[in-house]
Amino acid sequence: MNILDKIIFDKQREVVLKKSIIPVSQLESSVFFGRETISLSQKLKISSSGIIAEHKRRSPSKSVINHNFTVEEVVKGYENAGACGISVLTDGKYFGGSLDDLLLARASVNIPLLRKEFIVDEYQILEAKAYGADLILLIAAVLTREEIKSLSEFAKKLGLEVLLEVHNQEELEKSIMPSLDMIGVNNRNLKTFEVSLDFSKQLASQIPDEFVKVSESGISSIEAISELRPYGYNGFLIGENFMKTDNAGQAATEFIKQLNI
Ligand SMILES: O=C(O)c1ccccc1NCC(=O)[C@H](O)[C@H](O)COP(=O)(O)O
Repeated sequence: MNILDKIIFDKQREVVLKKSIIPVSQLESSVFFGRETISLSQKLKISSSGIIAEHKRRSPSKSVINHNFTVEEVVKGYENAGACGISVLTDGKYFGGSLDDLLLARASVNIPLLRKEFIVDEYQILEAKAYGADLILLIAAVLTREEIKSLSEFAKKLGLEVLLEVHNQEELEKSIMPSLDMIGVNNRNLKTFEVSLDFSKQLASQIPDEFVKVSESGISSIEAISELRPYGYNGFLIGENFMKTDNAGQAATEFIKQLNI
């Protein structure tokens, strides 16, 4: 089993357990359930920076990144820095995140929030809405075309945008459908952890123009953004590069300031 298989195996069991503890009716009674969501794709289309900054305490590829900040400090820092949106990892076992992180982030900022999760079931999309997300991630590597269709349509009915993540041509070809808003190319192979911006460069021309293009992972310099923009990318998802510093918000501020010059 590779790491992605392990994560999905654990996630499926976690969802079964959570469903037995918290009924859908309880999620639907959350104060955030009826909240009008904010569009990340629209913000990315007009933004000069396109940064989606991530709250990420640890990861399978890097182990501990940073446990020293509160989620509020990080997300407020990102919002003040001018990030277009914030990705909040909610997986506990592998990333040290939680749905409470998402809730605290929602209570702290007014920019789009991505529930960064390994989504395998509609129940997790209901959770995303109940805990204040504006969009969800679907990972093509772990879903069939039919699952991507039904999960993305379900998310859209709840007013959530959908970022579909791919890593190669096969995943992209099976996934293209109208119920997606953004297509993200992950520069990290989630099975081997190899990271290269070439994955974004190679797939860009095959992503239809109606989808906002996002490049994800392994981005740590202004030069990387300058290299990716000509390929049509409007969004850049950055986690570790900010989170590994003593002040994630300050690191994002300095990064975004250089992009806006
Ligand atoms: O980051 C990992 O090690 C990882 C391993 C297995 C599955 C997913 C993983 N990361 C999720 C992400 O997509 C990244 O957190 C995100 O794109 C930001 O990447 P980075 O800027 O390199 O922290």
